[in-house]
Amino acid sequence: MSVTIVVLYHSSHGSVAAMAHEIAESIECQGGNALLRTFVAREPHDIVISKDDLIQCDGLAFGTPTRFGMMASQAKAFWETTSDLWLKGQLIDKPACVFSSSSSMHGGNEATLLNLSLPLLHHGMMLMGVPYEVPELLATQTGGTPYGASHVAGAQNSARLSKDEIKICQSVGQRLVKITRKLQ
Ligand SMILES: Cc1cc2nc3c(=O)[nH]c(=O)nc-3n(C[C@H](O)[C@H](O)[C@H](O)COP(=O)(O)O)c2cc1C
Repeated sequence: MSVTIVVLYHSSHGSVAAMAHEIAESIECQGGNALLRTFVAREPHDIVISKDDLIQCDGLAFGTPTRFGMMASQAKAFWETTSDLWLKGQLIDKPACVFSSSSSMHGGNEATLLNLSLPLLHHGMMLMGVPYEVPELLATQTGGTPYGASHVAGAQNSARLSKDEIKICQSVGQRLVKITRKLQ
């Protein structure tokens, strides 16, 4: 069964974009259709999210950098335009997950994952974390949490995604497709 998952993200230095691409690739590997979307056009290939994208998708992965322990303002500004969708309940029961990148290990990425979850819960989406059956969740020395995939980019934003962080991103994409199919 064909499922369409929107992978919606903001990224200034490339870390969250790299996570979004890992998640999108794993969705496609499972036979799903991944739509990469951003909040603002920063790169020539960026496609900016529309409310129709959200209404028509079967599931959502949503990520931004950690900004003082919260989501990036670009994402907050977008969600504040979605009251009409909320009034009509147009996102209710769609499965969703969140992901984030931070400079430092304990710099608030878990708080940001919870913060990213809030608008999705208000919209009635079905929030998915990362279960501990994903072995990399226990093994990781950097990012990866039960609340969602994460990455620790370092003070200069120079750290690439670790093998464990990549596996956790991939598990998120795979599980989104699996659960979305079950719900259809
Ligand atoms: C305004 C601002 C606030 C930030 N706040 C935090 C923070 O609270 N904790 C942290 O570890 N990193 C913080 N950072 C660093 C970003 O989270 C980090 O650069 C992130 O990995 C960038 O993701 P990107 O490469 O996708 O842009 C902040 C950066 C900016 C610009």
